[in-house]
Amino acid sequence: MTSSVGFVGYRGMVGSVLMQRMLEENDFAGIDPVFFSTSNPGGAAPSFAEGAGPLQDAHDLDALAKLPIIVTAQGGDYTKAVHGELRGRGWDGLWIDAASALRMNDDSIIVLDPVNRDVIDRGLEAGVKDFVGGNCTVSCMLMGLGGLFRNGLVEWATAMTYQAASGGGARHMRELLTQFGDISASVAGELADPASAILEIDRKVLETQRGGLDASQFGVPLGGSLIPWIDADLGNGQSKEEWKAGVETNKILGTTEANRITMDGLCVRIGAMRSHSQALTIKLTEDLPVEEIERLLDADNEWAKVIPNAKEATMEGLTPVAASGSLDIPVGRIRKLEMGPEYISAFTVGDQLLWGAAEPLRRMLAIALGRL
Ligand SMILES: NC(=O)C1=CN([C@@H]2O[C@H](COP(=O)(O)OP(=O)(O)OC[C@H]3O[C@@H](n4cnc5c(N)ncnc54)[C@H](OP(=O)(O)O)[C@@H]3O)[C@@H](O)[C@H]2O)C=CC1
Ligand SMILES: N[C@@H](CC(=O)OP(=O)(O)O)C(=O)O
Repeated sequence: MTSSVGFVGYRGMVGSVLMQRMLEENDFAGIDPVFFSTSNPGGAAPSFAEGAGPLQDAHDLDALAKLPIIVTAQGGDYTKAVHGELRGRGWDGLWIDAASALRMNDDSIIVLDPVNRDVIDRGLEAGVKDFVGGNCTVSCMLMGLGGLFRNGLVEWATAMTYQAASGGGARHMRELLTQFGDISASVAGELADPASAILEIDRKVLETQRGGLDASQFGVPLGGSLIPWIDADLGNGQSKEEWKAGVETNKILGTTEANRITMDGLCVRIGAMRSHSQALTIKLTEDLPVEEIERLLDADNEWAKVIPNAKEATMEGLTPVAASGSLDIPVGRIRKLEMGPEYISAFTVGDQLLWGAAEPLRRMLAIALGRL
């Protein structure tokens, strides 16, 4: 049987990765896709979707309400503008969303099925209709460290993140690359001369960073620097990105107040392209041997890949360059810390456009259609 599915935001960065993954997995077979646009209703459907009709107006509630399932990667403003009105009219289809707007609502589920398939299945049975992808950092962290979190082995954890430019959006990635280019160009002559003084190069680079770069997206230069604040200022010293780590981790895992995992940290933007990294300190609930920890992590899901805690393997396999474009989530640097036998370190990296954004949505659609 063919199911009609509406896609909003299919041409954005997250939406494009979603479309790419759906094509790779032949997910459009048996789907009658309806594509929506906020900017070009009436335009041609994407070329990969043979036979799909023209683009529909993404704000046309009548057109949206005809569909049993809507998948959106259009953004939180769109969700806020449309979702409530659609539900207010009595639409009871499934809403699958990349944006954070509905994530913490009591009647929504954060989807990350290798970690919380039980929560998703119970939700579907109970009639939950809103399924939202998690924050990219949280989803990548739980994919890598699910073997500890899902087995009740984490008393508390702190994540210090190294988040890629893609988390800000496509324009942020372009800005980063432009900055790198402009910085390099500002010292091109000196770089070409092996005898030039490095401190003079450094001085000129700093001068460019402080006054000669377009930083309109990030606000301050990211190329050759970092920004230790991501998302809104909650006014209590915590950034919204840091707050999400605690609330979303617990919501995804379905913990109760009694077994809630304390999770907090610092979120930092760095000059990587599309993979988020994070260094974790974890207090375990018991003293487990490192080999057992590694076994649990590797066995938890088919994408978590333990990298041996050795220099060569780490440099080869535990970087944004190694992880980008892959569904694998490498996790390494696992060792006992000086603080005591229950304290471990771990480092994980994940492509934030795949497990951090598009893949959980793609899989949720497959679950809703009974294919996964
Ligand atoms: N970026 C990220 O890392 C993550 C983002 N998300 C969420 O996903 C949502 C979308 O993010 P993202 O994909 O980065 O947003 P984009 O800005 O890439 O795309 C959003 C929309 O912008 C419109 N648009 C305007 N100009 C262009 C253009 N030149 N190329 C492509 N699209 C264009 C499109 O709408 P139209 O076709 O209607 O014109 C598109 O659907 C956000 O809510 C975000 O919170 C979630 C997890 C991670
Ligand atoms: N805030 C994330 C990206 C993102 O879209 O997160 P969320 O889906 O929670 O809004 C980042 O900047 O890296």
